[in-house]
Amino acid sequence: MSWGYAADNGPDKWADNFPIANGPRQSPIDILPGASAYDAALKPLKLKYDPSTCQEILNNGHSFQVTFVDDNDKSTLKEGPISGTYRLKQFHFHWGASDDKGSEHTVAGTKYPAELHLVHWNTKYPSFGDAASKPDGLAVVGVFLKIGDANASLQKVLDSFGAIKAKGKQTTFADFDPSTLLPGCLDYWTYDGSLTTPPLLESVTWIVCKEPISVSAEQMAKFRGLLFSAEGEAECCMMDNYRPPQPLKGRAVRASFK
Ligand SMILES: CC[C@H](CNC(=O)c1ccc(S(N)(=O)=O)cc1)c1ccc2[nH]ccc2c1
Ligand SMILES: [Zn+2]
Repeated sequence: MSWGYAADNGPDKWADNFPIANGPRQSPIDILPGASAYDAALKPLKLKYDPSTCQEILNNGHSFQVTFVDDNDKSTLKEGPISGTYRLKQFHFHWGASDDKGSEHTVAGTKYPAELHLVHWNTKYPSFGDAASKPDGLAVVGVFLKIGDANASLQKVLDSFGAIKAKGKQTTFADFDPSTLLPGCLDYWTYDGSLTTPPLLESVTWIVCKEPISVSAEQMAKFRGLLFSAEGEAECCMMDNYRPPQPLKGRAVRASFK
């Protein structure tokens, strides 16, 4: 049986097949603003996204993701806590069964209803797959979602859900600019961590934005209309696809802001 988020294959069982689940730099974590040190050396994030690199949207059975063409430097992340150039590969979300939970990172114990992850890989390596196994291989920008006004940019993504309801479904998704999903203020916390799903590789520089973006309750309900299950299988609604916070194990969390 493959990993998932149910009682028999969820986060508490992942260490059985992926022992790194108990490793020294696992993600997500609970971010304690009071314990994170402002680092004046941290630069502002330099995000440059070209909508023409947007390729498709797919339901991979764990979340849905929007995938980008990454054979050029049209959509990149630079500066911030990283050095060099990281290319945007995909973005996806994690969310709850109700609005009181769903984010992976938490802030002094506060859970948000969802969390966006923009996944980038270090171009010093030949490919995403290669970078994913290196300690400085990936950089993921995390953005919290909070219930409020409907998000017009997000609505474009939700409008394609009809074509990707079941696991394994995908459809073309073009000309979308992911920077429209970023908050106005790009203050962030940063720490060394991992993928939050198996194989849980410890290759991620996490960059978590302090400011959330808005999503309406109706829009959040649409996320929960997707399925973990494939066509022809018993329908299982996609929700609670988040890993809870993991031990900090002595890591420093730095803040780009005072
Ligand atoms: C190397 C892992 C990769 C699949 N996983 C991911 O790309 C991924 C990306 C981001 C996050 S998060 N939530 O931390 O932002 C979690 C997982 C991946 C890629 C190709 C593969 N071929 C066979 C297996 C396999 C796994
Ligand atoms: Zn994620």
